Amino acid sequence: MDRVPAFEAKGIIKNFGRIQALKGINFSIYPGEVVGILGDNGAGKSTLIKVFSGALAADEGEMLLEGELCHFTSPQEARDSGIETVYQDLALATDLDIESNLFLGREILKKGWREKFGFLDRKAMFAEVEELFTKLNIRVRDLSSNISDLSGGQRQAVAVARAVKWGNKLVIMDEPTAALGVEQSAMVLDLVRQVRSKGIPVIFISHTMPFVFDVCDRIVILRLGEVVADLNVKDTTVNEVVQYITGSLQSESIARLQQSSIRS
Ligand SMILES: Nc1ncnc2c1ncn2[C@@H]1O[C@H](COP(=O)(O)OP(=O)(O)OP(=O)(O)O)[C@@H](O)[C@H]1O
Repeated sequence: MDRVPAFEAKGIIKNFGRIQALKGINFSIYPGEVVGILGDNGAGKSTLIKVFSGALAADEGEMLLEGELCHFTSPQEARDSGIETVYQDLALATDLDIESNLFLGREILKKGWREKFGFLDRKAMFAEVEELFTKLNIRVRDLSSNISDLSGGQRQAVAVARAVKWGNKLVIMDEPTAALGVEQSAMVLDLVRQVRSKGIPVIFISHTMPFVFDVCDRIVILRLGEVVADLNVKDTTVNEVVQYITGSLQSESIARLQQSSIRS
């Protein structure tokens, strides 16, 4: 494949004391691709996305964004480079309203002399929230609500909407459908498809196999800190994926990985 990956990681190693959480991970994702990262508890998924999103520093390895080396010392630096992450705990300020959460740290200021004094242009921000929520088909009765007044699904939608708004290079979603009902999960999956249709790649971490098969183009499986399989969704089955996750297909996976690296 001679296209440049939107994002690439090479030889990522991360140890916590004696625990080797990541043992040299190679990963790439292309524009407009949704890649699921799967693995059992403790496989290294969260550690890997924390490295990708600047929340943790890798001990070794490098990352490239659109072919350029990148190095993040904080999540803010990753965000400034266009990598947005939806964390399991959502990381929303619950005592603030939707608009404040969407624009936290990126507020629109009033123009003219007021800009100097940091006056916020609430009208402009609210109008953007309205437009974004309409475009994304997110249903919230009162857009001026505080996060604490929203349901779990609506909070999830706000976190995803924020990532969609600002993530112009890569969106990472860690269990975005955890604890959601059927309808709300469908809304989140729809948002993932909308991000993909803009050509922005999405890393989708989930334990829910039907969602992974529904929305992902490719599945990367981690086991004990290593990539054990990299599969096109069209060419695999839930059964096969489960076997890789549990380790019963480990030796075959190595041959498969070698084949896929020859093909690319
Ligand atoms: N801060 C930490 N300190 C020590 N060990 C850690 C830390 N974070 C993760 N680990 C260890 O690193 C390994 C990978 O953990 P990680 O949380 O990345 O796995 P995971 O695949 O996300 O699991 P889960 O699905 O349970 O969230 C585990 O052995 C875990 O105990």
